[in-house]
Amino acid sequence: MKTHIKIGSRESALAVRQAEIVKEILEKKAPGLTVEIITMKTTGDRILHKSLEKIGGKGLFVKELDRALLDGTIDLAVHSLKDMPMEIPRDLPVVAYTKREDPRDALILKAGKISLKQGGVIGSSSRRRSLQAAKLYPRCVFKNIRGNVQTRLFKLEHEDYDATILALAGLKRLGMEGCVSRIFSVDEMIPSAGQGILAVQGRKGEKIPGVEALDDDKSRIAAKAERGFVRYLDGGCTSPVAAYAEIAGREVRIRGLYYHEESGQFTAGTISGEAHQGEVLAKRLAKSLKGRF
Ligand SMILES: NCc1[nH]cc(CCC(=O)O)c1CC(=O)O
Repeated sequence: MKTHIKIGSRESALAVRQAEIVKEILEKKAPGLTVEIITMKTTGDRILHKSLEKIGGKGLFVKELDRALLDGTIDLAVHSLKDMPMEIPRDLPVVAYTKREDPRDALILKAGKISLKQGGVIGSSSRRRSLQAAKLYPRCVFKNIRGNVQTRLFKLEHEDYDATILALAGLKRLGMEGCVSRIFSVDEMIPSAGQGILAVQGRKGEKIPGVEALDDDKSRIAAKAERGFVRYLDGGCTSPVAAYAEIAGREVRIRGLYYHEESGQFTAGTISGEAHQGEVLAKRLAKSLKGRF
């Protein structure tokens, strides 16, 4: 077995921090193993001026890392699960779903701004967030904002925005949760499928020491259920669907959000049952939400 491995990551501070988290666990659980982090720019990181949906979606953040795994430049790739496309190459499976960081979304107000009650401009490129936040802040307007966490926080202070919404998981990993003004409950704002979970991708059939220790049962069940919900509804394209699965003992409770393009309305619901049935339950929920229109 290998005693030195390379982890591939995107270049953003958050991506690198996430790769470091995986490196720390591997080195702790597999004594003697050394881990190196190799960063690379993906097409999605390069093209910032266009909407993701127009340039080809989530695949743009993983293509380069997939290639590096295939040609042996790296041995593992670390991704935010929520950024991974629905279709993952057969020979590059997810070998571990890490223990979930806080899955909730958070509001960050521009310095000096006290409230959004009287209105304001919320920077978000996520229709999932905008739709749900519009119910909470009916007087606000939404404006696209793109870039990594740091870029967005910079734009918040220097451009025409009063607030932005980010995943608490990313802010916590970066030690930046101090900027948060409000944390939305998972009912107020259903998180994106996979939010807070890291997906560790490897080569099929290859064993890397320590990887089993990275895998978390609850995260794996949640990942399957949440992604099952999304896959049933739109195959992971651009619709603002959202799903969050909470596991307690043998039970799973899944919240889902479905957006109906024609009417511009969304609806949310929950389903509970046995955790090992998560994916089936998620699809049942998806079907019933869709049936409401
Ligand atoms: N699309 C960027 C992205 N991908 C994953 C996270 C947060 C970390 C996570 O979900 O584990 C973020 C930042 C954000 O949405 O605020």
